[in-house]
Amino acid sequence: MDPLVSFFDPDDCSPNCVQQTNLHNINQNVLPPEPQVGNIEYKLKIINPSKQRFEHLVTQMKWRLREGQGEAIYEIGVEDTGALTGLSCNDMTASLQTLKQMALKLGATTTILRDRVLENNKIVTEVLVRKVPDDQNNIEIRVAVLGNADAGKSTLLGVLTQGHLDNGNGRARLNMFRHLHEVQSGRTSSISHEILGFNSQGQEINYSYSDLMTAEDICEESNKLITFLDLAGHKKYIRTTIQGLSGYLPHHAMLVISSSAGAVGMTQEHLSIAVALKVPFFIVITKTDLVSPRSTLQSLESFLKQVGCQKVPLIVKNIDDAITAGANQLKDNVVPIFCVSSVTGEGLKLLLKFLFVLPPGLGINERERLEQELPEFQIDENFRAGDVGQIVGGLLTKGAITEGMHLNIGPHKDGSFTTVTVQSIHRNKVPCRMVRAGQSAAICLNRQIDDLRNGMFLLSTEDKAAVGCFYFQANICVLFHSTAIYCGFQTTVFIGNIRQTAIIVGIFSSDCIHTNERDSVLFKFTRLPEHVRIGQRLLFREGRTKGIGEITQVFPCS
Ligand SMILES: Nc1nc2c(ncn2[C@@H]2O[C@H](COP(=O)(O)OP(=O)(O)OP(=O)(O)O)[C@@H](O)[C@H]2O)c(=O)[nH]1
Repeated sequence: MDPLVSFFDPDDCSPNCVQQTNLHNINQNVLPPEPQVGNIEYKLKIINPSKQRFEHLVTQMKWRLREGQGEAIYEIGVEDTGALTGLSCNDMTASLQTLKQMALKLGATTTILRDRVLENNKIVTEVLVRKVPDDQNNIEIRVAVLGNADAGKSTLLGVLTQGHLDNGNGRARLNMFRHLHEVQSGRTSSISHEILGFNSQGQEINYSYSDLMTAEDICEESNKLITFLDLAGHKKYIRTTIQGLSGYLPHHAMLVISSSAGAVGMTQEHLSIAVALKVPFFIVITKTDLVSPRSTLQSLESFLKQVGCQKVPLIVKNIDDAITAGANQLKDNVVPIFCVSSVTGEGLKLLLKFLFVLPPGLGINERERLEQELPEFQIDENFRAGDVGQIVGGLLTKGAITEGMHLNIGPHKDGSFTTVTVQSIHRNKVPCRMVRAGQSAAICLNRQIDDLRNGMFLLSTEDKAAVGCFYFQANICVLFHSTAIYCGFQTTVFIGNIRQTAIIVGIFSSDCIHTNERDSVLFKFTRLPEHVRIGQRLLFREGRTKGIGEITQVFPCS
């Protein structure tokens, strides 16, 4: 890909263009005080430490890396209070050398993200330290791609993952489609997964990295891997889109908006689903070669308010902004916005930098807690492969699964589960012995399952909740209905990767529920029993009617 320049002329983004967070506050001579927890560490200088001090620094780095699931950010030349004191050139070189040695001791790499020269001519340097956990090939981040039909999602993914610019007529998206009718109509209806890797120095590893690159090569060469879920933009495929967002537990959502069409059609609907499911998101305005993004940017603030999120847009104008936005140094209420063209390549460099530093989702405590629970593997794909037998693909939401483990699979039509054995495990097409909470994998089972379907689970044989249910109770909030919801209302319900029609058979405190009202209701699945749990979030949608909720009671099949 050609070297790309920042698209924005600073004058073009004057404060009246769109109200945005003042990044200069963040980039000025003070940072917030050093966080006690998390993966960010400040060091004023680290020169010639004693052996004991060096060991202490290494232990501390190990801890910061664990906090960031393999990634830590070091700010050198910064006091614990956050004051940017800076170092002379020589002191900085010596400190970076020590940092490198510390990282080396842990088998980690260091990458300088940026240098800042202060008014006193001293330097502050930000360094990304990365260590891929021993049981993983790389650090993986799942990004769901949302946006209206024709916004340019598949094209943007094509450009990022194939490494070649588009011609404005759909050349880049051709590689992204799975089904023939999509090639013909140019629309994405199934969920396709595309990968983009980065090596430790931040260089993209995609299909253009060298001749004959395969997905396996990309996984092998990268120490950070972004898995994009390209969700369909057309209204017709909204169910697939919701299922992708709800079932694949993406760490981030990328909302693509065309600067020629603006935030139209399904854009608002997609964003409100991401907000309801609490998926953090960022926005990419594409096709800036056709139309200036100015008016789309102007409408974004009110657009964000409409979907009920109190977020402030931040236009990413330079590498510094991209790093600040990606390295989790912004407040939660800030939405980074990139303006790009998949045809000229403008702005893509900033987006790539942002993706390179984007942190993995869960904090270490949450992840460890999940890993200690009994395994729960949700089945999103299933196929039989010749002699190998039955393979199920999906996401492990809790616990850990190892080869040879006995697990229960179900629910079958009568709500029961039956026992299977794990023959082998593959992650990103590479065999591995173990899969942990938060990771996706393909698992080969010892026998064929006749009524196997997506939405089933593999659960621990000790899990008492391994049973299906037709009935469950939930506290719901109706986000929209043209009149009111009564008993007998039939709707598609999305719970994790489960998607099935259900009927509301009981409303607890009144006869009906209007828009913006809440109530506790009893749902009944119409076709098959499903495995659901108390506390799970749900989404329902039928025509223009939609709502969200949380499961409060489950009535297992007896
Ligand atoms: N000029 C220009 N055209 C673009 C750009 N990005 C995409 N396009 C064109 O816009 C059209 C639609 O792009 P797609 O990537 O298929 O749109 P999509 O959002 O994936 O659409 P769905 O799959 O239906 O959800 C294609 O003809 C692309 O060539 C861009 O940055 N500039």
